[in-house]
Amino acid sequence: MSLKNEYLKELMARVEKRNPAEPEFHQAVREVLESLEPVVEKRPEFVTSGVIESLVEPERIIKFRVPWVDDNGKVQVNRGFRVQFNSAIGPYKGGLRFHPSVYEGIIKFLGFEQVFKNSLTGLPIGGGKGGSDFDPKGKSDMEVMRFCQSFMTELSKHIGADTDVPAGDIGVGAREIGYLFGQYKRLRNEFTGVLTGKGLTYGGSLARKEATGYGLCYFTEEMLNEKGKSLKGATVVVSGSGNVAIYAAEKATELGAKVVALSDSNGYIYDKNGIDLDAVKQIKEVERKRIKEYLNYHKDAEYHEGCKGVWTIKCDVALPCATQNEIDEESAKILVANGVTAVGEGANMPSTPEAIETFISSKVLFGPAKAANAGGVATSALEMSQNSMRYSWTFEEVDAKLKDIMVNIYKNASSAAKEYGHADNLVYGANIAGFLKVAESMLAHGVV
Ligand SMILES: NC(=O)C1=CN([C@@H]2O[C@H](COP(=O)(O)OP(=O)(O)OC[C@H]3O[C@@H](n4cnc5c(N)ncnc54)[C@H](OP(=O)(O)O)[C@@H]3O)[C@@H](O)[C@H]2O)C=CC1
Ligand SMILES: O=C(O)CCC(=O)C(=O)O
Repeated sequence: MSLKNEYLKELMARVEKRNPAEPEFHQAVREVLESLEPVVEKRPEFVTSGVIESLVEPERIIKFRVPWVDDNGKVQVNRGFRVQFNSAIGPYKGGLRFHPSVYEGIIKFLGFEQVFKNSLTGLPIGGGKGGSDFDPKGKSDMEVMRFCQSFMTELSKHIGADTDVPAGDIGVGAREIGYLFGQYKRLRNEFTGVLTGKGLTYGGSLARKEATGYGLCYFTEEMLNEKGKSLKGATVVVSGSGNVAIYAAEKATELGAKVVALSDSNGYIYDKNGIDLDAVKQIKEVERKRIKEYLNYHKDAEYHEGCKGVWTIKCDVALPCATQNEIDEESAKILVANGVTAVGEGANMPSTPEAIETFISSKVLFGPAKAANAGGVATSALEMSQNSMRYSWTFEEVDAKLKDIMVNIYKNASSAAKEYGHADNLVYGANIAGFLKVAESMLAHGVV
């Protein structure tokens, strides 16, 4: 697909020129601008007011040096980022990613996606994202702690419970959030809900750990149910074996599906009997080892090197939960040829534009990331509410709210798609529904 509207086409060219060598950011912006074509026809004031032009420019980008000392006494220097993308509907909210591939373009694409996702949740949260090119893999707990303390020493100057509330993402889980929170509290001498995904003993919310994966399954189930289908009895392939993947696999199994595969960046496992999640949690959450260790628990399972091969496994439902652009056109075609009926994106932007086109033109039900994986950030917003109230809801209460939110996101995206002439295309629906709330707020605020 290419942009037809002259204004949007020119804006896209400007975004590419102003943000050179940031292909992931260009990809995320292009998809949203394409979805906005039917909106600007009906609502030209979003163009004349400069709202769309402002929306593609982050409000603020913070970039900083993160020096720390490794276990050998050697000084290491990483780079830290926080992109405060849009605060029209609430404080900046979004995760921190620690992965060697992180650079400004990755954080910008993630921050941009977060603006629309957070709007879709219906909760008052703006969009932001941050991270570092630090690789927690292979580092000792003490090295991770020293890195987190140095990272937070700078980040603490820019965040706050009513300003910007970071959380986890790739490479940032319970351990990292604990160290980051500890350092913030020490520097500022205040105990506030400045981060989410916190441990349950110090202000975390029940069900936040499970929320992205569970929410993905609630969304996918709703999308399937609308077409008379269900996860019950379905064969499911999940990529990744981190936070999102593990809890997506858990909820899909609870809903009656058989999850037969998981992966990591080295390779994938296939277990025709259904994945044993207790073994996976032990390997990944406790021992922090590679997914191939699964064979030590189940000798009859298979392990294959290379993560892309996971998409060659025949399945009814595919849940990509690892990273951006992990499903390309070739993998999408294989999934379609093998009879996939639904794809729910747990990771951020896991399908390339060509893969999305393949799914949509083949009438595969397609749940785009900013709608399908919004359960994590939605539950983070519920953690913020609980922190403000100095109160905690039960697991069941949070889970019920999460489910409601995911069903509503599906309904809103689906009805926006229909209203703007793209019925059943949830890419359009999610982008448009997410955009409208932010854009109306920006209009109301004037030129700021
Ligand atoms: N955590 C959350 O609440 C949310 C996360 N997301 C998105 O979900 C995805 C997964 O995040 P999360 O589960 O939290 O992260 P984790 O760090 O817990 O797990 C990431 C998983 O993806 C794999 N992976 C990461 N990078 C690559 C890569 N370049 N190629 C292949 N595999 C890779 C990892 O394998 P390995 O260990 O080998 O690196 C690991 O299995 C990300 O796209 C994230 O942005 C979206 C919404 C909320
Ligand atoms: O919980 C959060 O604030 C962030 C979740 C996140 O990073 C995401 O939705 O991609």
